[in-house]
This record gives sequence, C-alpha cells and structure tokens, in this order.
Amino acid sequence: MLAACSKETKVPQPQSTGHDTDHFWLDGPEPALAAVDSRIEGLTSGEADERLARYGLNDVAQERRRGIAGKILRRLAEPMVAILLAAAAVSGATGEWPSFVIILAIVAASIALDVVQEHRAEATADALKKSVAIHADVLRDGAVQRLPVDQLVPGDVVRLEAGDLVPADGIVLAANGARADEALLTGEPLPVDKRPGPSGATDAADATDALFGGTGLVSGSATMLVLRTGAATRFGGIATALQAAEVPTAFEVGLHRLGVLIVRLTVFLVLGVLLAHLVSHRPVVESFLFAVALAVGLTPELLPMIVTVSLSRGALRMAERKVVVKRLGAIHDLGSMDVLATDKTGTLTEARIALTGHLGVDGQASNRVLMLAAANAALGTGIRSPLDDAILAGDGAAAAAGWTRIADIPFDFERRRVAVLAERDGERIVIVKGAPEEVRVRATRIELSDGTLVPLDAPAAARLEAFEAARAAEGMRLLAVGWHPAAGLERLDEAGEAELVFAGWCVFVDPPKASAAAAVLRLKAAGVHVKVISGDAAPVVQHLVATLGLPHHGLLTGHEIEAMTDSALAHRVGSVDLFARVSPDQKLRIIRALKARGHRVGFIGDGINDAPAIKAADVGLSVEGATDVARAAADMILLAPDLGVLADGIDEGRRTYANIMKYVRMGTSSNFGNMLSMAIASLMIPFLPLTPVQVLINNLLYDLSEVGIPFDRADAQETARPHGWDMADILRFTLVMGPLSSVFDLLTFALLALVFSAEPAEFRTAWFAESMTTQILVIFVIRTAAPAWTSRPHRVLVATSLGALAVALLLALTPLGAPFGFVPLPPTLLATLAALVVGYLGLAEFVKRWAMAPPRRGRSRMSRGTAGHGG
Ligand SMILES: Nc1ncnc2c1ncn2[C@@H]1O[C@H](COP(=O)(O)OP(=O)(O)OP(=O)(O)O)[C@@H](O)[C@H]1O
Ligand SMILES: [Mg+2]
Repeated sequence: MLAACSKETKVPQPQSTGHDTDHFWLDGPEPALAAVDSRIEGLTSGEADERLARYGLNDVAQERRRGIAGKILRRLAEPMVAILLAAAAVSGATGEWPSFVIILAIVAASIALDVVQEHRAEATADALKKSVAIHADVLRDGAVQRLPVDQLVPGDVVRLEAGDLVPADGIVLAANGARADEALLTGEPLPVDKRPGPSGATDAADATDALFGGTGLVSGSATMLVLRTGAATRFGGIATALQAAEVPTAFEVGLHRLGVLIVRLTVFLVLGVLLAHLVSHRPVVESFLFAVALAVGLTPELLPMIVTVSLSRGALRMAERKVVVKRLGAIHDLGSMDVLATDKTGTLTEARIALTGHLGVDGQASNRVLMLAAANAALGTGIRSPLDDAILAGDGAAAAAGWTRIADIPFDFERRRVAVLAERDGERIVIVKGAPEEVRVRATRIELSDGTLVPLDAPAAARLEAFEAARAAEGMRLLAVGWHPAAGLERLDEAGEAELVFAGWCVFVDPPKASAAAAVLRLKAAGVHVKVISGDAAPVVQHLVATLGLPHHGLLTGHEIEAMTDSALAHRVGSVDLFARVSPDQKLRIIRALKARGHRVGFIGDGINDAPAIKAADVGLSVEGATDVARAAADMILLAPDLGVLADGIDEGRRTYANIMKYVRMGTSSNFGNMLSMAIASLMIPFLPLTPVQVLINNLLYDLSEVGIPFDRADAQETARPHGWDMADILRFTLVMGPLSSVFDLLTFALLALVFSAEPAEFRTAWFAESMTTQILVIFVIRTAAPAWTSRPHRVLVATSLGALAVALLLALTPLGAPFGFVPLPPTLLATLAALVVGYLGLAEFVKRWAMAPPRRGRSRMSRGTAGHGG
C-alpha cells in the first residue's frame, strides 16, 4: 500500500516522458525498486516478457526509419513530382488522356523504382548493423544473462563494467570506483563519479546516482536498476550512441550542391522555353507539358537512390570481407581517407599477451613481485586488462591466494595504474601496479632480494630507469609493482599511493602480428599513410614498428604533447608517425590536429581510451571484441582485427565513389546535353522535337538503363588513390563532353530537317531513336577512363542498359510505338542514324581522354596534405 502510494506521489510513472521534471533518481534505491516492482535480484523472465510487451523494445532507432508508406509520401511531396501531378491534372482537364496516363505511370514507376531500391538497401544495412548489436549483463531469474540491449525493460537489474555502454536510464544500486563519461549529456569532458543515492540533485548533470542511456562507464563497475527504456530515456539512449552522428561529408555536400545547381538551371531553362513558346504563340497546354517534360528529363532524380544503393551494395560487399558498416556515408570517408591512425595492441600485435618474467630490482626472478602483482591483478575491480589476465594465467593465481580486498582504486588511462588495499594473515598493505614511471615517482624506497629496504636515491632511480629502457627497447612491455604497509587503513585514495616501496617489474610479450606489415604496405600503396598512437611506452612502440619493418618517422610522447598548443600540435602531426604514452584526451587531440591539416583521418582502436578518438575521426573504426563504448563510437566494425581487411574496405569505398561519379557524369554531360539541345531545337523548328509524352518515355527508359550502375566494377586506376569531391573535375568533364553531344544533336536536327525534310512524326521518331541510343550507350564509354574495350562492365549494368535500349528501339521502330506517335522510318534515314550513333560514340571515346582522368584526379588537396611525409 505504501509502495503504491509513493508510486503515485513521489516516483514518476515508468516511461513518463516529461523530461524536465523527470527526476527519476530522487528517491534512492529502495523506493525506486518498489516503484518499478522489482528486486535486487532482478526480474523473472515472465515479468520481463510481460513488460517488453507493455513498454516495447529498448530502442528508438526503429521509429526513425520511415516505413514504405512514409517514403512514398515523402516523394509525393517533392516539387518535381508535384509539378508532374499538376501536369497530369492539366492533361486530364484538357482531354489529353494519353499524356495523363503516361505522366501518372511515370510518377508511379519512378517512385516505385526509387522506394523499392532504397528500402531494400536500408533493410540490408540494418540487418548488418544488428549483427554488431550491443549486449548487456542482466539479472533474470536470479542469474546473469547476456541479452541484446533492446530486450531491457524497466525493473531490470544490470551489471556494468568499465567499457560498457549504459543501456537505458536508471539509478545506481551499487558501485565501485564507477565513473561515467557523460559528455554526450552535459558536455563535461571529464568522467563523473557514480555511486548509490539519493544524491538529492535537481539537475541531471549533478545526479551522481543516476545513469543515462547512451553514456559510457569508463572505469570501475556498477549495478544499475533500469527505470526508463527506449523513447522514454533522456536522449533516445542507446540509439543516439549507436547512430554515429550523420554529419554530411565533403562528398555529400558537393553532391548536394551539384543537385541544387542542376535544379536551378532546369528551372531557368524550362521557364525560358515556356516563355519563348508562349511569345511565339505556340499552343499553351502543349508548351506547358513540353516544358514540364524537359524539367523531368533534366532533374537528376535518381541521384539519391543511386547513392543509397551504391552505398548499401558497398556495405554488403564489405560485410563479405568482414567489415560491418554502421554509418553508410562512412564508406565514402573510408575511400577518401589518406591517414589511418591505429592503436597498437590487437591491430599491430596479436593481442596474445604473456607474462615472461617477474623481476626484483636486481633484475632476477622474484616470487614476491609475482605475489604482489597477482594480488593486485586479482583484487582490482573495473576494467579487466589482458595484462591482468596474463599475470593470473600461470603461477599467478596461486600466488594471489589468501589475499582479500579492503578497497581499491581501479585502473584508468589517465592514472595508468591500479591500487588495492589488501590483507592476508593480518598483514594489511597497499599494492600499486602500473606504468613504471607512475610507480617510480611514488616510491621512496626499494626492496632488495633479501627483503631489506633501502632509500630510492637518484643513482638507484637512474639504474631502474635504465633497466626499464633496456627491456622496452627489446619490445617487452613492463608493469612496475610497489607497496607499503597500511595497518589500520580502511579506505584508499590517491594519498594512499605515496611513499611506496619499489618491488620490481612484471615483463610481458605480445607478439607482432605477421600480417600487419603486409597490410600497412598495402595501405601505403593505396595512398593511405599509417600512424601509430599508443598508450604504451615509446621504446616498446618503436621496437614494434621496427620489427614489423613499417615505415616510420618521428615520435611524439604524451608528455611533449601536453606542453603543446593545438596549433603547435597541428604543425607537428603531419611529419610524425609514432605517438607513445598518450592519454585518451591526447589521442583525440592528435586526430583533431590531423583533421585540421586537411587530412581525411581514420582511427582504429578497441579500448575505452580509444572511444573519443574513434568518434572524432572521419572514419571511426573498431573491432568485434572491443569494449562497447569503442564499438558504439565507431562507424565501422572489423569482424576480423586485421588491417588487410581494411585495405579491401578502402577499395570498396573508392568503388562506390567511382560508380556515383559515373552517374554524375552521365547526368551532367549526355542527359543534360540532350535536353538542352531539345530546348534549343524546339525554338528553331516550327514543331516540338518530341511530344511531351515522348520526352517522358525517353526519360523513364534512360533512368531504367542506369539502375545497374551501382553494381558496376571500377577500374584499378580509379581506386588506386584516395579521392575527394572535386568540382573542377566534374566541370571539365561537362565542358568537354556536353558540347560534343550538342554538336551531334544539332547535326542530327539539321540532317533531319534539311536533308530528309522529315515530317514532325518522322522527325520525332528518328530523334527519339537516336537520342536514346547515344544516351544509353555512352555509359560504356565514360564508365572508364581507359579505352572502353579494355574494361569489362558488370553484367547487371549491361542488362539494364541493353534492356532499356531494346524497349526504346521496339517502341520507336516497330508498330508497338504507334500509340505514342512513332512512325516507320525509311531505311536510308535509319542507316544515317546508325552512322551518327557510331560516329558519336567513337568521338566520345576519343575525346574522353581530355575530359577524364589525368592520373592525379582529385589528388590536389591530398597531395598537399601529405607533403610532410616526403613520399
Ligand atoms: N591492468 C593494468 N594495471 C596497471 N597498469 C596498466 C594496466 N593496464 C595498462 N596499464 C598501464 O597503462 C598503459 C596504457 O594502457 P594500454 O597500453 O592498454 O594503452 P593503449 O593506448 O590502449 O595501448 P595500445 O596502443 O597498446 O592498445 C600501459 O602501457 C600500462 O603501463
Ligand atoms: Mg589499446
């Protein structure tokens, strides 16, 4: 009764969405558990099923995707379609029934083509994304189960560890050293402490007992009670984190600008034609319909579909090569990437870390060091590092026996150490294990092999440092171990890490990954420069790249970076390939500096410390086994942690770019030229060069012919270098190929009018046949910069192109076309047309060498950016 009462008054209803007043954390654990009718041991699966049905999936992304109906509606609202529908209405009202029917058919067909393709493409992309879904450890039926986060319901009790993504909104039931990165929510870059409440906070930013979906736990561990899921969470929770923000890339912006430019030109041209026709007293309705048809022909209406389909086909092919694409646009970014920054462990090494030694300060094996390190590794909470696993793998587990934890300060990447307050047989000590320099600066004494303690003076410190440097130069990773007596100490804070006794080191090896060297060379050959950004010590990083035989140049440490301004850093990053001992924040700064220098930057990493840099990079990459926060921040996930796979992915990215450019080239040259010639001709000859219906059919068949473009392959030459959006490139192409096509068009018009004195119907039939043939076939010329016959088009493209052409010719040259106003043509005229087509294609093939592809296409910006590498 009491619980029910407090549910009404104090604790808000589950799933209430009144964001500003929704202070769900105010009551603390007990009342909150009561309010959602849950227990510390979690829900039963029966309860969970029932709640899932009531509250829905813990996922708001699905609502964002439009259904088929939404997609159709959106297209009906487009201006182009609206004009067409108006045109249909005018035709209907004036009794032009064939136009009416055909316009409607064209609207229906183009929308269907577009929607079906795009919907299928998105469905594929979504299915792929699901395969890298994030899971959470949930207490159900009293046991921990690993469930996809969308299955969570209010009342669930979830175990979180450092590196996990907070799966929904809720409160902390228990915590140890838990800190969350809430930058997404508050803009606060530093992680905030989380502990059970009530905190009494009136503002979400101060609610230390609340956890918000989509943020990440970056250290320690916590048990949370889920209170709000899905759309009821503060900011769409998990979905926000998973949908890497879709900021348009330079390529997308360029494409959009081009689209807008063409639309403007279209409006201008069409209004001009209409006006001219009206001034010269041509029939009003016919002129209007002709102008509309021209507008339809000029609009690159298939562009969005071609882009989506190209990208999603790219995503599919990348999935075959074990790369899952979360953000489709990232495929372009991957293709245009010219610098790839990578962390060390797992991408350049095997990530099979083994403990090879536990040494005292004299450099001899020491069981005491193993015992201290193992106790620290076993008792530390928070991130389980592979180094800890390696310590506990062999004799370590036994060495740690008997020790119990009193308190600890978990690992984090800024501190680079773990401290535990531990006790065994009445002896209570603090053990600190971490990066050697972190332990050394906190030590005042050293422990000799016979157990005596002597002061750590300057010569002794220098000897320790020299030993560390020697091991690191052999590629060994070192952790130092220190301790001090702590009788009576109950709690541990950073003050408790001072006055240590330096005991010795644990030595680890992590074999270099044999395949990495070849992969880096492949990337280099593809114009992508690799840089290593590691939290590990400089000599270790240098030894590794030397072993792998990687090209490398220059080194910056976190220490040096700390002293640099952002602009000083930007000045240096271009010429430095190795970065060592860097903090997560510095990884981010390095990526930003590279971007500021005009590079397209990819970053691949797997740790909590990598997540900010992954998010900041143009292409954020992570691997399947990475921590949740890293995977959530990434645009793409490699299922096999292998840089070679990435080289394949880059190929894919460049290919989709190449295919989209094929469409753009077709649109800006042949199609645009055709429509332009027709507009001009319509003013020079006393009748319309094509009836409005014929223009529309022409356009529909042309669109159909291009549906195969996303399937096409790209020449090796096109995928050899990173590409950027290059307007000058497109302009040059248009200015060469456009006039060529216009010259042929006008030649055709002149022949038809003057030599053959063609009747209007004959003229139109001939022009329709010729323009369809040239327009469609020219794709085989301009799809490659190489001689057309040396590059084989994909069979789907061949099928769509030749299929559309066959239909066009059937209509124009057989009685089937009679209803559309087509008439039989005399053989001499047909022969002349055939000669014109052959002549045009031949000339196009010849002229394209100026219009396309000198070898350094699209490289001007990039080559400037990488000049610092000297090669
Ligand atoms: N479990 C641990 N206990 C104590 N210290 C640790 C532990 N794990 C890591 N460290 C220290 O923190 C440093 C940074 O961690 P780590 O090497 O994982 O960073 P990173 O940037 O991810 O490196 P990499 O490039 O190899 O992936 C380590 O070099 C080590 O000195
Ligand atoms: Mg790492």
